[in-house]
Order: sequence, then structure tokens, then C-alpha cells
Amino acid sequence: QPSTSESSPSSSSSPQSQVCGRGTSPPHLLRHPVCLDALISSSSSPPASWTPWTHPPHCIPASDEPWCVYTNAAALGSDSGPGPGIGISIITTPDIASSDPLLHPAQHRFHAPFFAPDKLYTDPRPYKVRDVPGKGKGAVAIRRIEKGRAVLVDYASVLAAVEYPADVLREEVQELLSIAAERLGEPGKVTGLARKGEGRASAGLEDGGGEDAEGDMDSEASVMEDVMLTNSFGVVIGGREFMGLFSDLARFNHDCKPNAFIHFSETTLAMTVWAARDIEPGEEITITYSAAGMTSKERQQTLEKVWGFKCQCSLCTSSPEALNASDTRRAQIPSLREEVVKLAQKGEFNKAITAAETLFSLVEEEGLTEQMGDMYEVPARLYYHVGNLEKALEYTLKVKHEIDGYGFPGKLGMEKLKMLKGVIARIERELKDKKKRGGDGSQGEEKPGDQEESKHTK
Ligand SMILES: C[S@@+](CC[C@H](N)C(=O)[O-])C[C@H]1O[C@@H](n2cnc3c(N)ncnc32)[C@H](O)[C@@H]1O
Repeated sequence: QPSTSESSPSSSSSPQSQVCGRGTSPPHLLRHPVCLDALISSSSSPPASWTPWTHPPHCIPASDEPWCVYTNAAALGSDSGPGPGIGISIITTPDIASSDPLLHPAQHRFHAPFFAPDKLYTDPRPYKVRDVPGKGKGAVAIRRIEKGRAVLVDYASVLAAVEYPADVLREEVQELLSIAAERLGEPGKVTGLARKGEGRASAGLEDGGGEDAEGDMDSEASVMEDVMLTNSFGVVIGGREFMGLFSDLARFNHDCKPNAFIHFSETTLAMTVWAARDIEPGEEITITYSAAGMTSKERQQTLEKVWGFKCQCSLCTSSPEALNASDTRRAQIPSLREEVVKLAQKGEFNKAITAAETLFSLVEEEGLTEQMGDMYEVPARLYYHVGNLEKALEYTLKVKHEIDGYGFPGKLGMEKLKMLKGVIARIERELKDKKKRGGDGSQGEEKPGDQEESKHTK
């Protein structure tokens, strides 16, 4: 989220002569407002000069390189439906805009369809934006949503480099953000997200939370500063951090035990909301804004300081005893993860399985299932090793789902998927054979090479 504090007056240190006309960038990546102004004011400034952007980049000089707004007003909006989207504006430097293929519309698949359309609920969406007590508006399910299905795919409307607000004056932060918004195909979709904006109920702060001045929309803060402060999510694109504004995702509230989670794809610049468990009609669909591994107190402090609201989720408003119990369960998760791996390495497979089962039930109870992506492979191997083929298959399918379910598999992922398909087919074959021989397939025979522990497997 952008800093609303005073920025260093670094912009004057960059002589125009050094920037204007420098370099070999394509003509649309203008390096300075002076060059830009000259181009715009001259009659010989056809839009082709800045294509593939739909507007001339608007730049502000800074200590090193200028910061510019690049807009493609027709980029996709939510759900990759047909027709033009609401557009995207990117605040970055000319060098990054020209060198990072992930940000460049000429190479970018701004119109790439969602990779798993069968997993996405569309037309109508499975939720509606409604008033939610204590939280302003929120996304409420209007039909049953199955675990593992996509609730929403939302393409970024604004991406702003995290470091730019500290590199230009406060007015310049506001100027770039305002331009970023007004050049979009539907500016109202993002400006309407301001806490004082139309159709936006403010939440939390007036209930006694948010003593932090940064979280409060002070009179000087521009609408777009407020929008970014209260709605942007940190995303990483090509190894660089950006604040990302997703206009529909912005209606999803935080919960410390969420029933959904978000995944960002830097190849499409889209955020997907995935159901982490089955969600019933009438239930609010929630995600988490805080990092894993914090105590309830740390989470509440972070939400107040960074996001500017006092959390009203069911866990935060539960009794101190319930909060303590939740903290205790969460504190066990990292040590259990380590224990599972250590026990498996020592060959104590049954103990490792017991520890893994405890781990997964804790994770489930705390609504943290999305953090377990990389953990399913361990129990898959353990169960296979002790001959519990059904459980081995269950966990191997979870590994596969993690790879092909929540993002683009990529080259390495594709290779792993191919390998996993082979493993799954093999386990299914072995299960079939076992059933034919009269076993139920849930308990295996001892395998050569198993250590002492596995002999006790039941
Ligand atoms: C990304 S927006 C979510 C949608 C927002 N409620 C609305 O009305 O558009 C974040 C804002 O929602 C509110 N909010 C989100 N989660 C909350 C929670 N657990 N408790 C209280 N307020 C919450 C806060 O006002 C926060 O600044």
C-alpha cells in the first residue's frame, strides 16, 4: 500500500537534459514529460507513437529514473468475459516498462482466458456484494461453492511500484494515481472503492479501531490514495514488488479463518479467489490479508496499522479463551511440519504419519489449508511407503491439484504433473490388484527395505 507520508523532494535532482531523448527505448516509452509534452502538443503525435499503450505515458522525474503511468484502457476486467475490460494502469519506470515482458502489453497476454474455465463459476457469479455487519460491504455466496472451485478471476486495474511513493512528492504520488485511475475504461470502478466514495460503506474505524493516522483518510489524502491504502494487495511481478488494485477482489473482506484464498498469476496479472472449503449460500466469502504465523494480537495490530481497520471477524470477536486456544494450535503448526520431515528421515513412518495427520487437522481447524500446498507430498510418500494405498492416492491427488489447480504449472510444473500422472496410474493399478486379491487396499503388505517402524503398520 502506498505510503501517505511526505516523500523526499528528490524530483528536482534529475536534469531534464539527461533524461529527454536519452536511450534507445521504443518511442512509446517516453522518458520525460518535456519530451512527452512536445509530442502531445505537436500535431504529429499520432497514437501510434505510444502504442501499444492507449494513452501517452505520463511521467514525473525522480531521483534516478522518472516514474510514469502506462495505461492500456482496454485490458481485461474480471472473469475474462468477452469485450473490452476496464483497463490497466501501471506505475513504473520506463526501463522496467520496456524491459519486463510481464508488464508489456505488446507481449503480454492481457486477453489470455482463464486457464481452467471448468473450475470457474461465471454467469452469474456465485456471490453478490452485500452489506456485512461491522465490515462495510462484502462478497456473500448466493449458491453453494465447492472447495477447489474458482469464485472470481480479477485482472489488475492498477499496479504501482511499491517504492515510487517514497521517491516523489506527495502531490506527485496523488497525480500519478489520479491519472492511473482516470485513464481506465471505467474509472468509477476503482474510485468508487474509496472509503468515502459512493456505494462504499466505511467500516471499522468509526467503531473505535484505526487510531493510526495512516489508516485514516485525512483531508489531504486523494481518493485514489485512499483506494490504494484500503484495497491494494502486494504482488510480485518479475521479482519486483507492486501494489495491486483489483476492483472486484476489493469487495472481499478479511477473516482470520478464511474460507477462500487468493492466488496471483504474474503471467496474466490476474488474481483468482479459490474456495478453500465448501461454502454455503448466505455465507460470506472471506480471504486473509495477514501473513501466516502471527498470533491473534499481532494480526489485529497489523490489520489496524497496515490496513487501518479493527478486525471484526468471528475469531477476532471471540472470547479470550478461544483466541488463546487458536494461538496455541497455530503455534504448533511450524514445529509439527518439521517433526513430520524429521521422523520420515529417521524412518519412523507411522509416527511421521500420526504427526502429519495432527498437522492437517490443526490446519483445517484454523482455516489455513492454502498454506499446506508443499506439504502433501510428504504424507503421500509416507502412506505409499507403509502400503496404505488409498491414503497415498488421496494425498498424491492433492499434490496434483496443487500444481495444476491453482496456477499455471510452468515448465517444471508440467514435468512434475506428467510424473504425477504416472504415479497416480500406478497406485490405482496397485489398488485394483490388491482389491482383486481380496484386500481392501487400505493396508499394505510390508515392503522390502522398510525400517522397523513400518512393520507395525496396520
Ligand atoms: C478490501 S476492502 C473490503 C471490502 C469493504 N468492506 C467494502 O465495503 O468495500 C477492505 C476494507 O473492508 C473492511 N474490512 C475488511 N475485513 C474486515 C474485518 N475482518 N473486520 C472489519 N472490517 C473489515 C475494512 O474497512 C477494510 O478497510
